[in-house]
Amino acid sequence: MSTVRSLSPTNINDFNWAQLQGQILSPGRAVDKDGKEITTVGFKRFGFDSEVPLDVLRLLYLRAHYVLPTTIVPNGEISGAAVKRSDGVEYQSKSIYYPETGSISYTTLSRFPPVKLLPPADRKRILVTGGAGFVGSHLVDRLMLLGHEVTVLDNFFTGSKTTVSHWVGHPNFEMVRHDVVEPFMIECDQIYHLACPASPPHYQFNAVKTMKTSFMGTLNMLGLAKRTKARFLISSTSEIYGDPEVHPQPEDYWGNVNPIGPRACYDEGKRVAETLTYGFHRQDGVDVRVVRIFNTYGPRMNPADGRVVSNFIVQALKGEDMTVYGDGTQTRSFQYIHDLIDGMIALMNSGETRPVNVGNPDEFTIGEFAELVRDIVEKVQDEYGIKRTRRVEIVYRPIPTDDPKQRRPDTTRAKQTLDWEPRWNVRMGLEEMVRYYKARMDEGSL
Ligand SMILES: O=c1ccn([C@@H]2O[C@H](COP(=O)(O)OP(=O)(O)O[C@H]3OC[C@@H](O)[C@H](O)[C@H]3O)[C@@H](O)[C@H]2O)c(=O)[nH]1
Repeated sequence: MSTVRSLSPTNINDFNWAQLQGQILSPGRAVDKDGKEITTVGFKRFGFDSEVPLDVLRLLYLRAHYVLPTTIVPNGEISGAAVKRSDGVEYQSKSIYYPETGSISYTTLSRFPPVKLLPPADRKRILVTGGAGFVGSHLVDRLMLLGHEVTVLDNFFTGSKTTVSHWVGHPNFEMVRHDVVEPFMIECDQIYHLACPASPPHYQFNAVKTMKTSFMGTLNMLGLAKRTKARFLISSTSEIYGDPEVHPQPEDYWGNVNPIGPRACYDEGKRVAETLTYGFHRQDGVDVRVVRIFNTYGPRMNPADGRVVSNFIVQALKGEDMTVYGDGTQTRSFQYIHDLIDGMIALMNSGETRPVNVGNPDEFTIGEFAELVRDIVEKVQDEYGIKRTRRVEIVYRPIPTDDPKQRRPDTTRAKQTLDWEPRWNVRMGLEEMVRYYKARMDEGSL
């Protein structure tokens, strides 16, 4: 009766998305900037192997979150019809959605995704603060699949438990509700310190708390790194360059930040966090890494977080007008989440202690970008045969105070010291993200 296929570690690489066409969503073939198919992300570098098949990662973020009650048969197995709605693998969630009441009955996964079996000497104990956030959850997926022991610390202010719920209960995984402004003790080998709201509306929501998180959170985690001798990586940001007068921005540019403007809580917060990091490095010999992350997008980005990529896609999918702030001539460069995770893991395991920009140098005006997103959303809607009543319009709204006029990373250092370059072109990444949001809309969770 049940046609649930089993997925063993030996056949995980053979998983065939083509069989799923029209069932959940087809993620499409991903090709890199040179037109070569992307089948894996990550790479072996600096003695650390971060490579995993792309399809395995996609199973984690593109999977359906539940099945419908009519598909459950008395013995608790899922019938063939349910398999059609699911991703067809044994570790698919069997949470059930009841459309009449709009409620969900949650369950854990029936089987965890296979993770690498590493010898104890290679298995690292890794702490990820902010591990339930957008970037954190993708990092956690990668580290878990690679076979490491991962502890997530999150206060769930902007992160969500659902981003990593597929790992809850796994013996290599632990999730702790904790705010990094309070000290935390754990034995670990590496700390990825990501905890901090990152979207402008979120970090401005409580400027004092953002400053406190940046300073005290980083102080606490550096103290932990000092005590445990763990290697410490902090996620800094392109925002430390402020409204830059040097373009593109290399790491040795000191920036142009308004210290009292509405963005200062984040910009100055991250600047002081970097200062603290190098203080501990020089005074106490803490082994530090600083990644300056440029605008990044991808599945699991909170659709309501107010950043431009999520806003534009959600607006276009819902048939609402797309809001460009200002005249749309300000520029940004957008990198796909998998490229960022590749860069962060490479940096953590490299010997580079100086700050490193990780971003995609392809630069767009926000006006151009709105048109690109609209085209991609229309393409995906056409594929699914969705009829539009009208073409969404691009409308203009006031520009936020201190909004940087231009931004593009100089990635020379990442290339030279990490042998890292972005692989995903913006079109490919956007298409995958549109499909992800569309699936969430179909589920009713967007
Ligand atoms: O609906 C929108 C949202 C945003 N925008 C504009 O799009 C541009 C990008 O805005 P976002 O909010 O996505 O991101 P910003 O570049 O302002 O800040 C980001 O910088 C780098 C990261 O560290 C952070 O994630 C975030 O602070 C801005 O010029 C903004 O004004 C719109 O035109 N319309």
